[in-house]
Amino acid sequence: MASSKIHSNIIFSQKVADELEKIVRQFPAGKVFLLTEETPKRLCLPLIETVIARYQIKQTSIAGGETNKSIRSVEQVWEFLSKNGADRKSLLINIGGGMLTDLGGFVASTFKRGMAFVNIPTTLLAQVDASLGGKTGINFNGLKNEIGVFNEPDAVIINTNFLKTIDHDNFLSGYAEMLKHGLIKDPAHWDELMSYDLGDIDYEGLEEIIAHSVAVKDWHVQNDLTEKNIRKALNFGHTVGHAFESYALHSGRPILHGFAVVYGMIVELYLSAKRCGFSQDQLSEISAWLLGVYGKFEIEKSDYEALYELMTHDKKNEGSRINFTLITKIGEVAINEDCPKELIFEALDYYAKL
Ligand SMILES: NC(=O)c1ccc[n+]([C@@H]2O[C@H](COP(=O)([O-])OP(=O)(O)OC[C@H]3O[C@@H](n4cnc5c(N)ncnc54)[C@H](O)[C@@H]3O)[C@@H](O)[C@H]2O)c1
Ligand SMILES: O=C(O)C(=O)C[C@@H](O)[C@H](O)[C@H](O)COP(=O)(O)O
Ligand SMILES: [Zn+2]
Repeated sequence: MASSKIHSNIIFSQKVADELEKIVRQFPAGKVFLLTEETPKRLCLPLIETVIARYQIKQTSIAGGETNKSIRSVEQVWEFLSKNGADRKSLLINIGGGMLTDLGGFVASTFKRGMAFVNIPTTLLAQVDASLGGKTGINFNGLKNEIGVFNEPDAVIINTNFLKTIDHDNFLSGYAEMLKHGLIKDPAHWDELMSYDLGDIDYEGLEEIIAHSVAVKDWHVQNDLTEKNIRKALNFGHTVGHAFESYALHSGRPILHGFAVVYGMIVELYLSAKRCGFSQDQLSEISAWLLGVYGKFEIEKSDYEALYELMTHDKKNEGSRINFTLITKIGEVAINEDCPKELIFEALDYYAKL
């Protein structure tokens, strides 16, 4: 997959202020707003402070963390926009990680039925995945992304310099979605990720690898924005992963999204071996590699029913079928693979005993 195929509104630039200014200029004075959260406010806003000052951009900030990807935060931002005269010709700039860009995209898509928005992703996960492709939304009722809309950002500005301050676990969390991209579509990307030195991060070489990941994400979005078909590939690892993530959060031992996706991918690779001929040897090798890097979220048999119940809420399901995206071999997927409860429990057993 070549990075040249990436959609033209996804901009890679080390000069984020210049790129942002080109966009902001197109909006009426006083109609540009900015949303961020605590950490990117402190670490990333200084890079665009000239634009903020020159165009008198009004800003607001929400509390960070997955529990704040909530309707309460959305209300807070709607209120800010309403009080400050935002209208349909306005622009919202979302600057932060995936929590912030998911929520900010949803706010912009729903305020007065939709205003323009630009994402400036500041974590690896947001740069390779969350800020792109128009899945916006919030968590609700203990379920991931339960409320949301598909609506693509008007632009995404990716500056890899922001990544120098993210901690190692959050780096790994984003790396998990890159690994997913390699597994579903791009064996060469998978190979480059396998040989990348996670112990000594080369920030210079990162932009090229990120571009390969972005190309995989963008290809699926361009071909199937509303996830009727091939976009389901991007959800590999998430049927089980989201169940792990929600379960972990509500049992008081939260895990990062990418870690949950890794554990979900292991379970779903087991299903892939059972149902789609994925190589048993590769299943063992990849499971061991992933657990070596990501550690393990321990589960017991007594957790399976609760995890299964969470999987019944997955958005790919049809009727009573739990529909998985599985892998036939590295780079190829099979979508709409429904698996019975017994097989899902067998796959959870495989994971639990690793
Ligand atoms: N919409 C999509 O397609 C999509 C895809 C993947 C994940 N997601 C969602 O994205 C969210 C996870 O995103 P995330 O991993 O970016 O989480 P996050 O936004 O919570 O950011 C992770 C942490 O990094 C901090 N941070 C942000 N920028 C930083 C910087 N430059 N330096 C240091 N720290 C920084 C944040 O304050 C936070 O503590 C989840 O809610 C997940 O469901 C959405
Ligand atoms: O872009 C997509 O499509 C994805 O599924 C990407 C996922 O990495 C991401 O976590 C997404 O938010 C999951 O969406 P959901 O529809 O399962 O809530
Ligand atoms: Zn994800």
